[in-house]
Amino acid sequence: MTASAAPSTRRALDVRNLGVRYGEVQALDDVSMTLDAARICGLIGVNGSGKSTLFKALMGLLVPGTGSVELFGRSAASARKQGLAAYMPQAEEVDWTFPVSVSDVVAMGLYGRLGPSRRLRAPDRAAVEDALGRVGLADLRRRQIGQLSGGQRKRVFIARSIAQDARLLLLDEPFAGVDQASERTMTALLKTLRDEGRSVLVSTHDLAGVPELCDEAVLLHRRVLAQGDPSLVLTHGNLARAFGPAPSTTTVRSAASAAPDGGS
Ligand SMILES: Nc1ncnc2c1ncn2[C@@H]1O[C@H](COP(=O)(O)OP(=O)(O)OP(=O)(O)O)[C@@H](O)[C@H]1O
Repeated sequence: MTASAAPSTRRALDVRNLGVRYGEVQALDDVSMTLDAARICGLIGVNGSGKSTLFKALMGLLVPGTGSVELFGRSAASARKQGLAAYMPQAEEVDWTFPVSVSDVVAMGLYGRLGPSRRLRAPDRAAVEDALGRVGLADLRRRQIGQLSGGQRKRVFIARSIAQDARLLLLDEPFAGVDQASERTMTALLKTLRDEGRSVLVSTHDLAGVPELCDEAVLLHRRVLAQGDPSLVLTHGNLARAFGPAPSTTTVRSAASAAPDGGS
């Protein structure tokens, strides 16, 4: 499969001075970041630091108060319409009781290019099958989406983005509620997709997994506190600024001790 409109720039993402408010709440303030094609970026921050808000702004699902968002040199809305970006929301935001099968959900990635009838032709069905095979869900293709495990549900969304041939995957907490074996499988898959030229922005609370998965990281706390190589971002100093002065979780300690400053 090839994207219906091949992106013309190596820059997948260009966010400039983005500000988003919900009434009195300033969720994002002067956020600027970039992501090049064929890179995986980890988005790190405490609950409420603005990660989901950033994803929604990148998908054009909310209108920023200030600043701008470009995906492959296009507006967020235009990139979404062209199928350049695919979004996996947090699991709580999805209605898993909806009466659709696994392969129906994966086929939704093709809707943008199918026209109003949404009738799948042979190549479209092949794209769906290929995507299901790549995430190891071919045997479950007819199952109702709510009858999958947490990890399988995440893989369905990744399959949908593969069928769509999205060039940028926006994944909000794909490892939440996923066991270590599934996380390893998904990490390997995301790196393969990266090696094919796709970009991935992935929010995660598994800080210890960031150096293995991510080429770069952004530490968010309404503003960008740090961005760059994970080993330079996940220092004790930066993590204390993002998570508070006495981070006590194992994941925070292990991520920081993996940093070259020894977490100092
Ligand atoms: N629809 C909304 N209306 C009002 N405030 C909101 C809304 N959505 C988010 N917020 C607020 O905006 C801020 C950022 O929320 P957001 O969901 O983007 O954070 P997050 O980093 O994704 O958090 P989590 O890790 O818990 O998912 C928080 O203070 C949150 O309470």
